[in-house]
Amino acid sequence: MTPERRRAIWAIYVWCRRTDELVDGPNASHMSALALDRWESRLEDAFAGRPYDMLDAALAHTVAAFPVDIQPFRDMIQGMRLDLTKPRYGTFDELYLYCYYVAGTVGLMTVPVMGISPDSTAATETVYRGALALGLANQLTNILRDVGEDARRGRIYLPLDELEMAGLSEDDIFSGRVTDRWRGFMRGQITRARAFFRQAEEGAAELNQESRWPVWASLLLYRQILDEIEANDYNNFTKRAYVPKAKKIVALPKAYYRSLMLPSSQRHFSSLT
Ligand SMILES: CC(C)=CCC/C(C)=C/CC/C(C)=C/CC/C(C)=C/[C@@H]1[C@@H](COP(=O)(O)OP(=O)(O)O)[C@]1(C)CC/C=C(\C)CC/C=C(\C)CCC=C(C)C
Ligand SMILES: Nc1ncnc2c1ncn2[C@@H]1O[C@H](COP(=O)(O)OP(=O)(O)OP(=O)(O)O)[C@@H](O)[C@H]1O
Ligand SMILES: [Mn+2]
Repeated sequence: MTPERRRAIWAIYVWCRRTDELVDGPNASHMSALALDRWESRLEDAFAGRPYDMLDAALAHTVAAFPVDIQPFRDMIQGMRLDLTKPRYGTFDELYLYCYYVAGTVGLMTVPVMGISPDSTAATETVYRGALALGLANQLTNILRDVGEDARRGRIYLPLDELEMAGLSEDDIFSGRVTDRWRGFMRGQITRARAFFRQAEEGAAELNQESRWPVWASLLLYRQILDEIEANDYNNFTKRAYVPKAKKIVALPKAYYRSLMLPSSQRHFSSLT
């Protein structure tokens, strides 16, 4: 990316990371709804050009330099509120909303920084839909990778109705045995995550040339975690799926190659792979 964009993405990343640390970090047990409310008014101040510390100042600078909207930032804080209060998701609709709050929002925050290609003929909406899809796909992948880890914290980020349809109960998650029912359930969840990655590709192709490589890289790298879950025979209870360094390195030139391609040939490429 250009140095200006790189710094702006960094400032947004830091804000997201700090927001996540509020509910996941070492002080998480002292977190309350009140503290999240305070974090939100601090966000409003940063957007109004009144940063509270240096890291907020980087965000204030970013939102002054790029047409970034505050709403996805508010929504991410809302996702953290859910994390404090909601331990179960009854349906995929409920889970989708959570994934929008904590991850789809990242796509909406970053598109105004990365910019849309001047050669793009796609509707702006297509680009945002793709950005949203990349956030959702990443979060769904994160959830599928961490089923065991989350269960040990008493949390299940899987649609309970779909578990039930697969003949699985909450206890099956807590006991963590890889059965054929579990494999079948996981296959369906992985297929859905891949569909969101596929939709993200359509948006990524429309971004500014200078911004495409990092986005393609993050897409290709994170999506491979799904392949690794399969390679682990769906044991995401006691094994953490990860992409080995050699595979990561191989993905970078692939991402670069795809970042050079025009949207029309992207579609052709997608239909071949
Ligand atoms: C058109 C098009 C395709 C544009 C690209 C849009 C784009 C760059 C989308 C990026 C989406 C993205 C990186 C989403 C992150 C999803 C994620 C994993 C969120 C995590 C939430 C909390 O989950 P959980 O608590 O279950 O996870 P942990 O156990 O804590 O890991 C997050 C941790 C929320 C906070 C999110 C971040 C820290 C990531 C922010 C990243 C950026 C701002 C950089 C994005 C830029 C590029 C170039 C990839
Ligand atoms: N918008 C931003 N996003 C992220 N980090 C930033 C941002 N603005 C500044 N920084 C960080 O603060 C440091 C000091 O900022 P400053 O604007 O003085 O830039 P600099 O590195 O001195 O470069 P230059 O003088 O060319 O602007 C930067 O090096 C960078 O690490
Ligand atoms: Mn987290």
